[in-house]
Amino acid sequence: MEVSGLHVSYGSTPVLVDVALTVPVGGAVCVTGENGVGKSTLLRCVSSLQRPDAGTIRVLGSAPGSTPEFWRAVVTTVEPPTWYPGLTVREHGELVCRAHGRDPEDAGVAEALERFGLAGHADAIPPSMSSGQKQRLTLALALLRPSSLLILDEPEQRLDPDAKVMVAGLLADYLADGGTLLMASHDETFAAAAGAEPTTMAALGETGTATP
Ligand SMILES: Nc1ncnc2c1ncn2[C@@H]1O[C@H](COP(=O)(O)OP(=O)(O)OP(=O)(O)O)[C@@H](O)[C@H]1O
Repeated sequence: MEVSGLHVSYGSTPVLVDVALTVPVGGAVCVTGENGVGKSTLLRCVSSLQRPDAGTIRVLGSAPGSTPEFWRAVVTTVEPPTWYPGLTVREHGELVCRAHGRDPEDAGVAEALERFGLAGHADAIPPSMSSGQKQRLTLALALLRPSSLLILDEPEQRLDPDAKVMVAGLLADYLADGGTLLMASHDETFAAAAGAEPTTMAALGETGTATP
């Protein structure tokens, strides 16, 4: 992932000013910085969910979001997930596997729900679960499907301490298997356990004058 000269303003307020970032294949970077400094804005831009005012972004060799291959390779949890009406937690896992050409049993949907502490909620619908359980499901689904790049916005958010340790371990496994990771986080211990190199927004470029 290569980002250079990235500029984003909201109205007359600059948030990202000449931001640059490189994440090599197999690398892992955790962007840190205070609330409102522009971490999510950066992640939205590299996920193609937001168009910057200026700058160049290349992800896996092309502009983000421009090809079906991008969406096959990239998982992003920058935007809150949309749940399919009437589908249970288990069915969400099965759907994600089938959409990516994997047999749900072979892909280990049941094991993933067990690992994420969701086995007892397999027949529930996601909107009925707690915010931490929904976050667990979001991450379980992100890791169930094949990908080569994860873009995660504060994956540790709303997780209890044990779940943080478990997710950090899974991210470390993802990297050991050759995956690439870009995330934003306020939890340096979590980022280190996942194996991500911390970098502040300030180190990537000027950040704007936006206040939290
Ligand atoms: N759609 C928008 N319209 C106007 N201002 C916005 C919009 N999205 C973000 N901002 C502002 O841009 C700044 C950066 O927001 P962003 O969400 O990127 O920060 P962040 O570093 O991810 O913050 P946090 O740590 O709280 O998640 C904030 O001041 C925010 O209020």
